[in-house]
Amino acid sequence: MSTPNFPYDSEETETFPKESTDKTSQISGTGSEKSGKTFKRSGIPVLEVKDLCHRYPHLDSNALDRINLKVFKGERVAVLGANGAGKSTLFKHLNGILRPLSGEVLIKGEKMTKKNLRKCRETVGIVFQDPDDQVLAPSVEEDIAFGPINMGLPRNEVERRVKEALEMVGLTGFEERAPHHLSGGQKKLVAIAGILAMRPEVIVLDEPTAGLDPLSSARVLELIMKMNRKLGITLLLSTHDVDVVPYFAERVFVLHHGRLEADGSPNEIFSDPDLLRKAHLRLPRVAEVFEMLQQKGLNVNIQITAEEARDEILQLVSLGHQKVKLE
Ligand SMILES: Nc1ncnc2c1ncn2[C@@H]1O[C@H](COP(=O)(O)OP(=O)(O)OP(=O)(O)O)[C@@H](O)[C@H]1O
Repeated sequence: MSTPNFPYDSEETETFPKESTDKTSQISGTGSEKSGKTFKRSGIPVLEVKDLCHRYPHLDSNALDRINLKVFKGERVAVLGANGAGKSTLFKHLNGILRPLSGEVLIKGEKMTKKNLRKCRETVGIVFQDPDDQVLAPSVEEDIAFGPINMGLPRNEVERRVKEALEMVGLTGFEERAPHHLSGGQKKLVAIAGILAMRPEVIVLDEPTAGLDPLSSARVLELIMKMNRKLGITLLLSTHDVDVVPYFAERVFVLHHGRLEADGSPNEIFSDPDLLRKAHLRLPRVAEVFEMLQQKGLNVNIQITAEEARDEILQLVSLGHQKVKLE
């Protein structure tokens, strides 16, 4: 089901003041410079996190440590980080599943509190990493209807939303199917449909392609892009798959040991090997090839997508061709 009923203040967190040791290196983050696209990063952010700290009970260090970030309407943001970096913990705060130890989360400028939690959750939907944590109803239809029913929508509107959401994810005809008889990829799509049916302005997706084969993974990513482009939904997605990031994201947050280490465009992030090494991340495969060519002494620029790589190689080949002709 799409809106698990987690009480905002159910997680026990002791308060303990902590001196600032924040070394966040904020890369300027002006969007995808290479594509020449400029992003509207003014006005009230749809999501804002201020000095957010989280500590799980019985642990002696913070899972999130003074996180500050802003996300603006319509952005597509990838959150990168190694295992245990704090990605899921951060996402749970954005949907009010966890309560901050200190700091705050603001949705469209309004601080998330117990009082406005329902409204915040209608604005920010979350798709969990494991669809079995989310898709719980006996049928696909009932599962997708759960959120809209909880929102108090009339029956005909609920039916309309279920139909639309199923169409959007390409699962029309699956209404009566039992979720536990679906494949992992199909379950993931049902989880996304359940969130879509609530028409949130922001969707956070925790490793949406984890465990999926290449085709299902591409399908999910295509759907996510469609949600952004056609419906204007702001997206935050966590992933370990750095290869997909340049295709999906206009902006990247790098988390490491609960800290926001960087905030920049994919080109900015992937041109900082020290940052990637520190965060236990790697370059996209395409970029690794260019790095190897550079190490061989070739004068090439590191490219991060297949299209950019093709253009760079063609340029290289044509230069070589001219050189041959000149000789
Ligand atoms: N319920 C919990 N209780 C105690 N510690 C937890 C809990 N959930 C996460 N942690 C710890 O908090 C830290 C951050 O975990 P989190 O799941 O947010 O990382 P992540 O970046 O999402 O990792 P992954 O990529 O492996 O999913 C880790 O050290 C983890 O062990």
